[in-house]
Amino acid sequence: MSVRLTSAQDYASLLDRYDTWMFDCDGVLWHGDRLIDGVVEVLGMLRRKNKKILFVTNNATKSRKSYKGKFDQLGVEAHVDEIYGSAYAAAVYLSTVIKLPKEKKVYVIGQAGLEEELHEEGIAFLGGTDPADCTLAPFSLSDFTLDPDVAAVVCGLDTQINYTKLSKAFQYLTRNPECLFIATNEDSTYPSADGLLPGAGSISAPLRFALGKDPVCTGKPSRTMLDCINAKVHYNPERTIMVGDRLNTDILFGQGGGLATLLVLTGITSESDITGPNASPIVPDYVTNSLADICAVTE
Ligand SMILES: C[C@H](OP(=O)(O)O)C(=O)O
Ligand SMILES: [Mg+2]
Repeated sequence: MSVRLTSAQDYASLLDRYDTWMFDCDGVLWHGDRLIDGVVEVLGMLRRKNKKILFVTNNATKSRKSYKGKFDQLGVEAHVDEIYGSAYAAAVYLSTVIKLPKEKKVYVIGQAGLEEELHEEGIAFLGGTDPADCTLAPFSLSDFTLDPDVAAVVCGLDTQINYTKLSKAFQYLTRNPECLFIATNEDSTYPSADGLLPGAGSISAPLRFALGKDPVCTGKPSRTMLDCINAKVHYNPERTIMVGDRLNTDILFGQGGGLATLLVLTGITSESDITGPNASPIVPDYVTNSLADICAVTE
């Protein structure tokens, strides 16, 4: 059963109890480029209380560095080494877990952030934002030459998804049985500033259906994302809380890492998802309406 936080005392005891605060981004800090009210104040208070702050996002459209630019633009203090995105997790997974040989390449369905993280890890790639693949022209196999060095397909949110990209990825994944199928994240939807949109999981879904197999997911709730954090940051899981808006990514991620979990209702999850006859079996430790509620605590 979740504890529903309501009073200043509730929030004060949460602040006393946890030293490290991991924040999901979309739906918790912002919707698209629109900051959620109270976020700057709460993060400022946590920093004044010397809490360790990490940002853990499944959004693979930006690299850690370009996320730092977004934080700066929105006036939110953040440092690159506090930011962990699913593009970074996918690139690190390929470089340090798979140990992709230097001569091998990745076919990308995704945007600049994913390409930047692959580049940072020294991984060659094709597809992605290449104009030749960002086309609505008919795809013809007779015009396609398979690159024999492609050893993995990585699929993230791609707002320029098209039949050419899906067809090329499908060729790499069917003609080479060794080719890895990796998804940065499988969020079904994405909470933009103006409402819900299809998420990365809805971009890889056509490939899952056509191939009849699921990708390895490197974003939340997978352990890979936590392994990336654990490799860089020292924290005590027992005094760490994961704050998220999506039950099957953020809350499962926190639970998988032995962290406490706080669900906020400013993003994907609504009251009816956690109460009543159809309540989800994924039960966060704490629930509150918005991150801003923590402002109730007087310093
Ligand atoms: C992709 C995005 O990621 P988040 O920042 O919420 O993990 C989402 O909500 O779908
Ligand atoms: Mg979210």
